[in-house]
Amino acid sequence: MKLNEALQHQTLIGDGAMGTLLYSYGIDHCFEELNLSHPEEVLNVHKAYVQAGADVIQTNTYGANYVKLQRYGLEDQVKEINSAAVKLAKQAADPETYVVGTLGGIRGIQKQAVSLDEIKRSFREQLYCLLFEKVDGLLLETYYDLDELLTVIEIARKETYLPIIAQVSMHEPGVLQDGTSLTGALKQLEDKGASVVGVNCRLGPYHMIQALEEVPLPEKAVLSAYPNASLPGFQDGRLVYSTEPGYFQKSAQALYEQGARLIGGCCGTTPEHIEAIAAKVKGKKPIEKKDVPVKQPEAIEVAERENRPPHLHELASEGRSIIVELDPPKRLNTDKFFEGAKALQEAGVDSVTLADNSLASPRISNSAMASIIQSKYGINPLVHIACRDRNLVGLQSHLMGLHTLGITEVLAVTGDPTKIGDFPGATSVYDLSSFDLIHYIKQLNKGISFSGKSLGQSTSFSVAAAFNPNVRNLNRAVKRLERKLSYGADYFISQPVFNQQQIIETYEATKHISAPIYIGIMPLTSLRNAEFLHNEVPGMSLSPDILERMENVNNDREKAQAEGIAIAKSLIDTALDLFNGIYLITPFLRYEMTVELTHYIQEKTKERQERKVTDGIHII
Ligand SMILES: Cc1cc2nc3c(=O)[nH]c(=O)nc-3n(C[C@H](O)[C@H](O)[C@H](O)COP(=O)(O)OP(=O)(O)OC[C@H]3O[C@@H](n4cnc5c(N)ncnc54)[C@H](O)[C@@H]3O)c2cc1C
Ligand code: MET
Ligand SMILES: [Zn+2]
Repeated sequence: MKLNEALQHQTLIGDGAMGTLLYSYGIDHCFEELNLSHPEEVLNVHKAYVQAGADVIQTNTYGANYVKLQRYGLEDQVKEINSAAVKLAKQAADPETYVVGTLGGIRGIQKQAVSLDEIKRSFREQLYCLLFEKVDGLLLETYYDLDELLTVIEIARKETYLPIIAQVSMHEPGVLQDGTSLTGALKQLEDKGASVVGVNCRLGPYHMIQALEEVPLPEKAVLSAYPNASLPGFQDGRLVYSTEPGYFQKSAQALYEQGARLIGGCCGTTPEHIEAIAAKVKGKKPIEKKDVPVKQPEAIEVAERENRPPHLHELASEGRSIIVELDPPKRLNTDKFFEGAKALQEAGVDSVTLADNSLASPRISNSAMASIIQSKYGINPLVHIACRDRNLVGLQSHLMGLHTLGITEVLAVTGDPTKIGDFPGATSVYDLSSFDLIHYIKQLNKGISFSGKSLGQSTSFSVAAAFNPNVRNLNRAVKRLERKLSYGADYFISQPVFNQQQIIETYEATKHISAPIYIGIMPLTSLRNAEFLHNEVPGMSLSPDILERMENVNNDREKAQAEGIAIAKSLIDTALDLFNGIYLITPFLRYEMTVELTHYIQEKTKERQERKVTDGIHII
């Protein structure tokens, strides 16, 4: 009987974990490579599961794809590893055992880390190897990213009529990380052509049963569940799972009652777990009717924005907008910073932006300073958020904190690496890149956490992204900008630009983009400052002409500052014709410089408006 047919009449038992079982024997490297170097170990695991009563066993190929094998330098052995895996599983199988070829998900929470194109290539290669060895079906498991799973099912369905078992993994019971409900996700998998749809890994039986309680029986496909043995514990530096086959057996009965027809185990499970569930549900006639309580989707409160200033992307879309960076101090004396913030507010800037430990050097927390200047001076602060210093937990918590403080303007950057900062030995976290951070902040705007859970309320962040025109290949930087836009960026803020021609080129290269760009202008303070920026700050370059002008006023602080302002003004003259948004960067808390430039921009803008009106009258 074919696998599909068998699933119409009876409950089948899947196998349990391969990876964690091998790990518990002390094996701690690429598990899939063992198909070649230690085939007997893999064979014994398969045999133990068959002996325990598994009807469906899976090849040891969870990570046997180009992308994952590359991490071990084994990417050229995809074919050998997969083909050996199928042979080993078949060798262990009884005549009535089904051997399914496993293809594991690649993406975790980061979408940006591996592109769908790379995933497609890698998946196809592994798929062909498994199909060539004549498996009885395919098991696509541990997919956190629904887009990824839908993409690969489409590929597999074009290549084979064999049963496809498609399983997602959830961080939170009942929802995927993008907030799609489990029911909605399984329906999409079914519609794409999966024969069995279900869940595996990450959660133990308790949460998996809870999640399946809300899932109706699929119309065409059947349900599967491969829970972990338990939630993982952490002991002596290792992940451990509870080993209570009796509890797992009881859970298998509950999964069966929720309509699962293929029940196996994922991480932490052993042949004892499989033996226990086989004793309870193997061969049982599947349930054909299931009542699912009608659940109203939780209403998400929309964040209140009454009496709030317009978002910066709105301002710059409509007309002139000036934002000024004033970075929190590196030392604890804050007087000058607050004086600067007050002066900038009085000068009429639309926002004061606060960097997040730029150049990877610690400063007073920008959210603390932003909150103070907001409440004390009525400033609309823009908080930069670097992915370098906070992991996923810290980032989400930070953003929830900013929302609670009423701070809605943020700039999402990957962040300068720690190697260049005060603590070269510190880790750069980079759980996310700026792309993913933009995406997840926009997810918070829908009231959904990074892991897909409802937050009960939506945030209302306006998300800026960084744009660096100071590169050799401007078109590549523009491509990055377009990708940031596709991840949800509302507008862009550029690195400071130091020559007029570059401002024009930047405009020409970006004029097709509808999102506003705030063009960066930073007044220079001295020759040393200019040389430092030119030679030491990644990506920044000053024109020879500007370096020469600063050299001419070297050793005179006043003159140098005046020359810095004059240079900035001439750059502003060019920028005003081409960009609505101007982003001034205050050097060394010398706010009098950016206040002066703010007034200059305001005057010039006014002159231009008046000229426009006059010109208009002439035309009429
Ligand atoms: C307006 C603005 C504000 C900033 N504020 C901060 C801050 O508060 N804190 C801080 O630490 N840093 C800050 N930075 C610096 C920023 O993190 C780095 O300049 C970074 O390299 C570019 O921005 P990103 O982080 O969005 O990088 P992303 O565009 O996300 O790029 C990530 C990495 O990819 C690489 N990369 C970037 N561009 C290219 C390219 N064209 N081709 C190939 N590879 C590329 C680089 O290695 C980069 O680090 C800011 C930059 C700007 C423009
Ligand atoms: C990381 S989920 C588990 C993958 C695979 N089925 C294994 O048990 O090794
Ligand atoms: Zn698992």
